[in-house]
Amino acid sequence: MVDMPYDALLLLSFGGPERPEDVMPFLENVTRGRGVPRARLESVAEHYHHFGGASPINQQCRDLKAAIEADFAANGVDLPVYWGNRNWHPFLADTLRRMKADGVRRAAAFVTSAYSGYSCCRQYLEDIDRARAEVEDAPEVDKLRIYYNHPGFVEPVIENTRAALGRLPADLRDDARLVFTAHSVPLAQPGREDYVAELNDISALVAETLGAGRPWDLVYQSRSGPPSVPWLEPDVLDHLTELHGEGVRAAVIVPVGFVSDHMEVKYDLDVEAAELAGRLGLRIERAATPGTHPRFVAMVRELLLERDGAERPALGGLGPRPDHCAAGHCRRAEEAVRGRTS
Ligand SMILES: CC1=C(CCC(=O)O)c2cc3nc(cc4[nH]c(cc5[nH]c(cc1n2)c(C)c5CCC(=O)O)c(CCC(=O)O)c4C)C(CCC(=O)O)=C3C
Ligand SMILES: [Fe+2]
Repeated sequence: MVDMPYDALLLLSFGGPERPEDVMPFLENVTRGRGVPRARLESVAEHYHHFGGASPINQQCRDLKAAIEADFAANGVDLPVYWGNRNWHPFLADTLRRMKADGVRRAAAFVTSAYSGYSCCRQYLEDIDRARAEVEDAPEVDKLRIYYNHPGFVEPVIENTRAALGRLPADLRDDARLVFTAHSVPLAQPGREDYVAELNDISALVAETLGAGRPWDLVYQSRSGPPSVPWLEPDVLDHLTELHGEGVRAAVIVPVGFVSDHMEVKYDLDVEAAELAGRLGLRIERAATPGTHPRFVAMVRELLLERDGAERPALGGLGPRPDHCAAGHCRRAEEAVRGRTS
């Protein structure tokens, strides 16, 4: 039996609507105080309506929670697992209330986002602070470290990329370009340099593992915000057009910036990018994200055991990230938050 300073694991995620009437209220929660134009909201609402008004992300969280519970049970970790979201039911504050009622005093939080930076890390810490402030005598919540370079994340990405390459016709496979994608963020977003450095670190590692010398690119997707604000580029759609213009005949798209096949993957890549590639005559395959891959699920337990002194593995060149965000990488977010009005 493992002896841990925690009495629960909290799975903390983004949240998504599951019925058409919830799409707009959800989008308003996501974008409140963030200056996203109405027209952008309306077009993103259409992405959700394309799939019947339901985001896949909540079911993916239920599946991950069940997989973590099974992994804990099989490995002698006797902790309950709870699930709460930033933007939709089950909201984090409601989950904390339930945890408190169940007698939980101190939980470790696993966030469904693998990288540093404001959107990926700091914003979840703010969510925790805000939700705890809503609940009297709320349980303590410690966010587990950033895991983009943990073998439990990297290995499924490599395996899934290899599988996608294998789905290409044999005569296109050797020359296929690897196109790694991540959610774009504003250039001015705190922690953006770390986010980009980490994305480059893992993309280089995955490309190298799949064959030294294979060309690869890191590009961005799902840009939001007003057009006047600069965001990370190039955009995946522009990039595919350019590759085609250079004579590239096939590409594997690797959504390395995401943990599960949620809406940004299912719509922005599987609908939008696939449709563009079809029009261009560029052959593409999309690699699956880690999702509930057993290696990824085991990683959650391993991150938890690190808090009990277990080793802290990291692949690539940047080393394991510290346990506490405040120790460095997106500290400047605090200034940005103070300057915001929401
Ligand atoms: C870095 C990053 C990740 C990866 C890390 C992580 O996974 O957390 C991510 C994930 C996700 N983003 C998601 C959905 C949305 N993101 C939006 C808007 C924005 N994302 C941003 C960044 C990121 N987002 C930013 C800087 C904005 C602008 C507004 C703001 O500054 O906050 C909007 C508003 C409409 C629009 O797209 O404009 C929506 C609906 C979903 C759920 C998908 C589903 O439902 O399946 C997920 C997992
Ligand atoms: Fe987003």
